[in-house]
Amino acid sequence: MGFEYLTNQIIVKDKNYEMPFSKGILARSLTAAGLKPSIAYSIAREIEEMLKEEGVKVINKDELRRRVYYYLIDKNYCHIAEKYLLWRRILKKHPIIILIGGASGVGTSTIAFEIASRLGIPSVIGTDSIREVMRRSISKDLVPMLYESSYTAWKAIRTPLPENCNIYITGFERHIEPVLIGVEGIIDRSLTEGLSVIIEGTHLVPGFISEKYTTMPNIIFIVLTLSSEEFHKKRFSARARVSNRPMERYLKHFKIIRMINNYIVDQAKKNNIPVVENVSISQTVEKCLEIITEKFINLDDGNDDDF
Ligand SMILES: Nc1ncnc2c1ncn2[C@@H]1O[C@H](COP(=O)(O)OP(=O)(O)OP(=O)(O)O)[C@@H](O)[C@H]1O
Ligand SMILES: O=C(O)[C@@H](CO)OP(=O)(O)O
Repeated sequence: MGFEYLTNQIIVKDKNYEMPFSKGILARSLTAAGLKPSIAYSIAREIEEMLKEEGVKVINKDELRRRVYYYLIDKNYCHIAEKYLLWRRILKKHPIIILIGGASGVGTSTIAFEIASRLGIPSVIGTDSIREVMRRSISKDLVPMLYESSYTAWKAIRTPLPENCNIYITGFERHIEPVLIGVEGIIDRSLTEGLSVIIEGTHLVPGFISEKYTTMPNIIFIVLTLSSEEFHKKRFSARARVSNRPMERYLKHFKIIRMINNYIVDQAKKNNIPVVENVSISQTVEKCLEIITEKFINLDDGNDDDF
């Protein structure tokens, strides 16, 4: 028995599943195309009302996309309509992989989830989770840095370093290397399965991920930063209010976290990876979506008949 027997809502059907029409889901994909959230939500509501007035009970996704597209054109949102369709086409035909790096606390997970929600990408993987898996497969004796945090990894260095070497950055580099093995494994798997994914976290550092991946047309890498130390500090207290991560730990190591932030930004500049200031969530997401759209526009074959 399908949903249509259980609810008076319109049912949206895809090849493999069906679900009740959601104004929220439609509104999010409209914001990805550049509409303000409040306008996106009213348009989603208008489209739902229009379909209900027409007596539509079930609609397949391609037809819904076509209806949304022409509704936007009708309302003079031609540019938004094109972008909306562009994203639907790209995600339908190509797995895309978005890598979002940045020092602890700059907001990689927050921004990754926002982007995923707007683009309808079902999977966000944090490098902290990948690190946890790698910890189960590599012994502490072999790579003690892996068992530390990014900003305490230097404590596990046992061999003497050259004189001018920055011990904090060396510790960080040794900490991220094994995690990147897991990251590359997830990228390979996503490409094989044809699934889009966003990977986020402090372990994604430009110059450390093999060029084989960073030069692929369907993989994009963005680095987030916070130039203001004051804002960065406040993020740890904001997070501590809603999670089990005590701000004291991060404030205690704040100088090293800032060093790591500057290092990641330098690496991004050296490797031509875009760097985005994460001051306001909405502006950061908009900027990231602009960068992502510009990169993936080339994947689109421009076949307008394809909804
Ligand atoms: N643009 C922003 N404006 C205000 N607060 C933000 C913004 N981005 C993130 N935050 C908040 O800052 C805190 C830290 O963000 P988040 O947990 O996403 O950082 P992170 O980079 O993933 O850190 P880590 O790598 O340590 O997990 C959270 O409380 C989050 O809600
Ligand atoms: O290593 C780090 O920088 C952070 C990243 O989230 O993890 P934790 O503080 O939990 O070790």
